[in-house]
Amino acid sequence: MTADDVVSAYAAPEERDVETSLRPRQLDEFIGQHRVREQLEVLLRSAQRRNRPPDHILLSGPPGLGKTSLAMIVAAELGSAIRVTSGPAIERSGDLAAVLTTLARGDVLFIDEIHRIARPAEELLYSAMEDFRVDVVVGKGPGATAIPLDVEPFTLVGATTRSGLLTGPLRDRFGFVAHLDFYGAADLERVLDRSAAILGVRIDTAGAAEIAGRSRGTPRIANRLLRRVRDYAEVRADGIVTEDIARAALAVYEVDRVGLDRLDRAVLDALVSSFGGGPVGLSTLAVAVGEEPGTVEEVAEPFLVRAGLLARTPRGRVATPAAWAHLGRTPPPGSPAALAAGSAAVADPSDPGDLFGGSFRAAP
Ligand SMILES: Nc1ncnc2c1ncn2[C@@H]1O[C@H](COP(=O)(O)OP(=O)(O)OP(=O)(O)O)[C@@H](O)[C@H]1O
Repeated sequence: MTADDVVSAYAAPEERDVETSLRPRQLDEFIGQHRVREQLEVLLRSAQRRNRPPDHILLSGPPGLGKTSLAMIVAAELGSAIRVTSGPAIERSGDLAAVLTTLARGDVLFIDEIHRIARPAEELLYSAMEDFRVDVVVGKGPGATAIPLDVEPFTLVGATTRSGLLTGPLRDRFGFVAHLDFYGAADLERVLDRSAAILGVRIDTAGAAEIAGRSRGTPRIANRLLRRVRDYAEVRADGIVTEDIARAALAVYEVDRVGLDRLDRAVLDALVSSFGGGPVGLSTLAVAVGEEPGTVEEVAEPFLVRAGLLARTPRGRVATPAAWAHLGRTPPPGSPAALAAGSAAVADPSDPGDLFGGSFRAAP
């Protein structure tokens, strides 16, 4: 992982061990997402009372918000074993049949990125989910025969970052569907306090607030920034994470006060400085920042749009009034941003906390 990836919501392979050590293990350790937690608790407890595996569970939401953690928690709360696989790993229906037919009664099967499962395997999943039965086809062509095999009652937990890509028949077979939302600053501070305690890092309230505000509403990013700030605190100070240390450390990693990284700021800066705030086409904008259009569109823009800093319009990309304010610039009279600021749909463009609405504020 490079410094440029420090606010990526995806896990780097080398982060797996530390992520595992920071995972909440029980529902009551899982911070935030109150409604989902409450619903899951009722689902799990009622299944236990009836001594039956709970309905299949679909968890959707952006990366790094806790879907894998929740899947593990479901198994732990049920006292069940969990088998873990992912959509891309199941290339042939035989791969899935091999997993399904070796499940024990009550096991949890977790399929990450379930929207990427191959179609024949998905069709096999339908009957497994509904009737706890699979037809395994042996042989090819006219001589092929389907052998029905029983599957022990199990609970499938599917996770997806792209629930819109799930087919209707698959989605309909989940009895419980939950969407995870980005976390507010207070919940991220609690995530940071918990992680700091596990990692043996001393952190004060203002230090946690400073990191939370730059974490893009995502626990995975909060935990990663905590580790980078801890390193800085150990090398440059006395090891304690304070507000000043967090600020200085995250300046080194070029993560600004609302969580923008170097590329995000370069895009906004080009939009404002070179194109008067837009509208400008994606490919022109990409040339201006020296990146591929796909990188600008898929890496930088999603967060800039979510943060209310950039708008995608039919005529091209436009910097919002909040973007101008974030860069400390004033939009020229008559520009789209000046007109939008005049009609004041934005709460207070001088306050970056307002970029995210109440639930996702930058640290004060
Ligand atoms: N609610 C939470 N409370 C405490 N820690 C959390 C919470 N949610 C996520 N985390 C932390 O964030 C990290 C990432 O979580 P997790 O792997 O469960 O996310 P994910 O949604 O499955 O991501 P992906 O879609 O990339 O697989 C974990 O190490 C965990 O410590």
